[in-house]
Amino acid sequence: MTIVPVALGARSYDVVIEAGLLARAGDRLAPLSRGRTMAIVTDENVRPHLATLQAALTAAGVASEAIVLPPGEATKSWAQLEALSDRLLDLGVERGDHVIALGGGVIGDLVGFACSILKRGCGFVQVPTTLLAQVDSSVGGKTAINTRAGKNLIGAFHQPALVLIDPQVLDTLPDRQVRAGYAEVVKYGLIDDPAFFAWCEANGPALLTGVPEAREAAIAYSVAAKARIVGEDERETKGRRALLNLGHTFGHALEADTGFSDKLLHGEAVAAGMALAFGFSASQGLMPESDADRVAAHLRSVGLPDGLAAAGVSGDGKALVAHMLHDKKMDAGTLPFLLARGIGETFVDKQVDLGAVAAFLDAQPR
Ligand SMILES: NC(=O)c1ccc[n+]([C@@H]2O[C@H](COP(=O)([O-])OP(=O)(O)OC[C@H]3O[C@@H](n4cnc5c(N)ncnc54)[C@H](O)[C@@H]3O)[C@@H](O)[C@H]2O)c1
Ligand SMILES: O=C(O)C(=O)C[C@@H](O)[C@H](O)[C@H](O)COP(=O)(O)O
Ligand SMILES: [Zn+2]
Repeated sequence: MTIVPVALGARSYDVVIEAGLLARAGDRLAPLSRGRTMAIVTDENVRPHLATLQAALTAAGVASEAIVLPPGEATKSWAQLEALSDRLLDLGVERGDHVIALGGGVIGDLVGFACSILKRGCGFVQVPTTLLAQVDSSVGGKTAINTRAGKNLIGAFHQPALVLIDPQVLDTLPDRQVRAGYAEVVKYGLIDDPAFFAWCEANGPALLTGVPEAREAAIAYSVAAKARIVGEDERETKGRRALLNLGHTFGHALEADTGFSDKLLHGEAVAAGMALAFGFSASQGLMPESDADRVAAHLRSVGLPDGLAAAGVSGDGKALVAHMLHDKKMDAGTLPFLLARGIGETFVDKQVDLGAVAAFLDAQPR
């Protein structure tokens, strides 16, 4: 078992990582139940794991009620937020209760946001069931829904009280979803740890085929990296947490272009976005082309998109930059960009010329 503390003063919590944890989760959740029924929110595809969690709660003497939502990015919507809030109110959830988010990043982001506003804020627990959610979205307290203007535009910082990660639940996750989550693993190496990127090059294929040692090492490393950065800059005001957005300014624009649909998953968009961020950095003379090529080659080698063509994007540079203007990093009309001086040397550049970004995108193969 690995326990990673997320140090945020009064909002501190633990991330517990252990194979088989779901079936033993009752003992860790019982103290948060206060002897009351716990609401579990999940999606249709996670039903087998819902059964395991409910059995674990029952064994620990905790009653539970499940709310099962449709799967997919479209669930991060106003409509689903309203419906979920009403269901939680009908169940009588109080401020002191803890709602359990059992699922991927979609469930975690939606439930976390609902809990941030329910009765002006109730507790919640993250039980992530995708690789992406285990290595990234369940930790750090960013919660949100999408709107017609773009990705995650209505949301809140709301930290969970506990995160329970059982890597074994990934055994049922489709390969494409595992790959998409892996993009966010690679991100930690590209941000500030070239040795971890080299580890990914050597161990990524094993991780993706479900070798437990590789999977668990990647989860523990990623959670520790994210906890460290979030602990330094919880609300993304000091320039540090913005590094976790590597590939996301491009990536969110690609997701918008493809309609937030299954055509391009978030992790796939982030993979293409990181390749573009490195490609753009090289085009600006910030690093040798060989570093950008190495990043693209690794993503390609594991079946992730390495640019616009592989991501199936149709919009031109101007249209993609228009999507970027909704980025939450916008500051007094300028868009801070995550660029790199090499692998593991990501930094925030506040002077990027968006015309140059559009021209770079137009020059990419389609
Ligand atoms: N809050 C954050 O810090 C943060 C970080 C990264 C991504 N995100 C958000 O997370 C979302 C993407 O999350 P995701 O990639 O987990 O997608 P997801 O939640 O849509 O899950 C992917 C698919 O896997 C299914 N699924 C989940 N667990 C399963 C399991 N164990 N077995 C079989 N199927 C399973 C789901 O039903 C869904 O169809 C995006 O909306 C993204 O913006 C948030
Ligand atoms: O936790 C963070 O901070 C991140 O940026 C993690 C990202 O992987 C995640 O996709 C996040 O939701 C993007 O944040 P946003 O502020 O650009 O919506
Ligand atoms: Zn992301």
